[in-house]
Amino acid sequence: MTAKKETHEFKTEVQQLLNLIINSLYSNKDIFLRELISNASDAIDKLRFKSQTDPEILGDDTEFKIRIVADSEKQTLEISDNGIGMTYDEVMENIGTIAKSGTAAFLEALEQSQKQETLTPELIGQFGVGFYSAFIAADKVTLITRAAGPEATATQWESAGDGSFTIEETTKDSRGTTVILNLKKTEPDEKNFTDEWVIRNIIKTYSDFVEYPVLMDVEKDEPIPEKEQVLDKDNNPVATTRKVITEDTLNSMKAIWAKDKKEVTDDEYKEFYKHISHDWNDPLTHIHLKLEGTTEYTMLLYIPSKAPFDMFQQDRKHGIHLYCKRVFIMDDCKELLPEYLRFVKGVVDAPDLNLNVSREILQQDRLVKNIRKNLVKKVLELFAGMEKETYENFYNEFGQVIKEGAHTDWENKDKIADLLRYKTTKSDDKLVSLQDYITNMKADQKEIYYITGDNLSTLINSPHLEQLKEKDYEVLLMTDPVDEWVTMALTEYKEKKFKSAEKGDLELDKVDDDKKDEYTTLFDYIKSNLEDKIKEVKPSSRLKDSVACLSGDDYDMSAYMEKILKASGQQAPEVKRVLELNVNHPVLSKIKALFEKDKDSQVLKDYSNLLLDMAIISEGGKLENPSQFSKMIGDLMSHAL
Ligand SMILES: Nc1ncnc2c1ncn2[C@@H]1O[C@H](COP(=O)(O)OP(=O)(O)OP(=O)(O)O)[C@@H](O)[C@H]1O
Repeated sequence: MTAKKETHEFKTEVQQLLNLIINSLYSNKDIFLRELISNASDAIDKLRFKSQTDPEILGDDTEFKIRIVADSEKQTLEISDNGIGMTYDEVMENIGTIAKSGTAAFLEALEQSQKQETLTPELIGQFGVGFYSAFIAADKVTLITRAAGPEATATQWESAGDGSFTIEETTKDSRGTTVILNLKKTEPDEKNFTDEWVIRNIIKTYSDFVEYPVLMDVEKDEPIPEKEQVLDKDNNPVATTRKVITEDTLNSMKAIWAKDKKEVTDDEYKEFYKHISHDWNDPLTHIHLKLEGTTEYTMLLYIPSKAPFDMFQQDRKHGIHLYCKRVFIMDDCKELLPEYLRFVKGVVDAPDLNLNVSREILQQDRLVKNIRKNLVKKVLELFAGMEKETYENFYNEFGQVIKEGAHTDWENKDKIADLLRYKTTKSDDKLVSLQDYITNMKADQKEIYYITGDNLSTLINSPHLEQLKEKDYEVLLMTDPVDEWVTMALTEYKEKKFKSAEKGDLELDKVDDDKKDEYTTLFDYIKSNLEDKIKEVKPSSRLKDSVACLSGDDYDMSAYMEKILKASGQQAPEVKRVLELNVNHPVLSKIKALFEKDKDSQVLKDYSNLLLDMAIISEGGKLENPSQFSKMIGDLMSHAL
């Protein structure tokens, strides 16, 4: 810690983000106040949570509040709270130097979309710019903060948003944070953020339901009592009212989840969502229910319209805030919804919970387990009941996460299976449900066929599907890595088994036994040439036009799974695959003729390798020795031409 004033550079990503905010949100200025009030409210939430186990921490400052002071002459606006505050180190960590994890990736995505000219405030909103939004309205921001606790010292942070900030120790009488904005000059037709009615309006619109009073000193006309009135020469009062300064509460503080559904407007639902989620986009939909009976609770849950940028990051927060009789207990309540529903935001108010509940106790709590079970049920029902178009939008954003549930939530596996959608060989790029797939199955088709891989067009053209296409059987095209786990977990749907198009025996057309026998010695020979690379060479029942493909046994790992494990740096067990050859292809009968003429021909060895390479390429795999492959093709072409 240090007493002197230090100047630091903003982390590059933070400065980039700041410039982006200032440049793209100038027409959306009001939201800076919402963000700062949300931060103040979060800081009080945190303190309140801490005070449940450490009541001393509040001292005699027990009335939580947020205060706004506007000075129209100096053109400054102050937002103060008596929340948890920050230590010097926390200010260093939270503001300016360390960018949130994922910022760089997010900025890269933004830059990409900027190129496509689709940069919108909504896109930035997804990231949640929080504190930095102050610079939309201010050309200098000063933050003075003191952490809760008797020993704490105060810290002052200041910046003009131009690449650097100063930080120093200071003094502050009480705990909490004050943010002082030196407002930018406004044009005559622009809003002045020191104007009482401008502030009132913004707070009413965005922060009405904040649980703590947002207070401001306002000037009011008060009637002058008769005996205090000054009279003029005609005995008439000079004035009947006088200006007084009184403290006014600008928000209603009504917990909207506790209200009757009919009393809440659509806009109120939306604004509350934005307050708790820090997302600027409207939610896709919400569910507001009061459950009575043995497990009593109220829930107001929202489904975002866009996936958050950090959906797949380890340190992302969950979206549920837990309350007990409208008193905030905790945010980021992971215990109430499983991981695969981590994108759901909202509030759960459980009146029977113990207010002093800790996270550790929550995990064991029977009531919490019951609530969780109910929430999952309601949320899955909400998904299932969505209109087709809304559901497709939802699935495009969150389908990948929902799939995680197929192998983690055994209890709801069937319901999750109902929610899955896939493109297929027949769907023309549209998503199809498993139910639709089954309805459209051919009369003689017994199983649900699928193939996994990372590239849709490689999959759709895969040689593994030739016979299936010939039979006019539909095949699910699974291109998410998580689909590998889905297929492991879901072995069947509505009594129809899942069957990989690249594994096991497809049991379509049996290869003629005589023909099989004709090829046995040649196949043994090819196998001996490729001994260390494959486990078997066999006639294929999958292929129609292609010469070769690779397959696995029913319980072998798929090629895609092996690729995923390798890409994530994990040790994939070495699984040799089966080289399947099309005995009806003219190339094979020619190789066979050559083999019967001269078993020692060097070219037969080359052809064995070539057949394997062709099989690898056709499924989008990587050759071990691509230059040898192209040399062999070159030789073949020069002979053929
Ligand atoms: N009034 C405050 N009191 C205490 N800590 C604060 C306050 N304002 C900001 N902070 C701290 O600074 C951090 C960064 O704030 P910022 O508003 O940039 O992001 P955030 O609130 O974490 O998330 P979001 O970007 O979604 O708003 C907060 O997480 C909090 O720890």
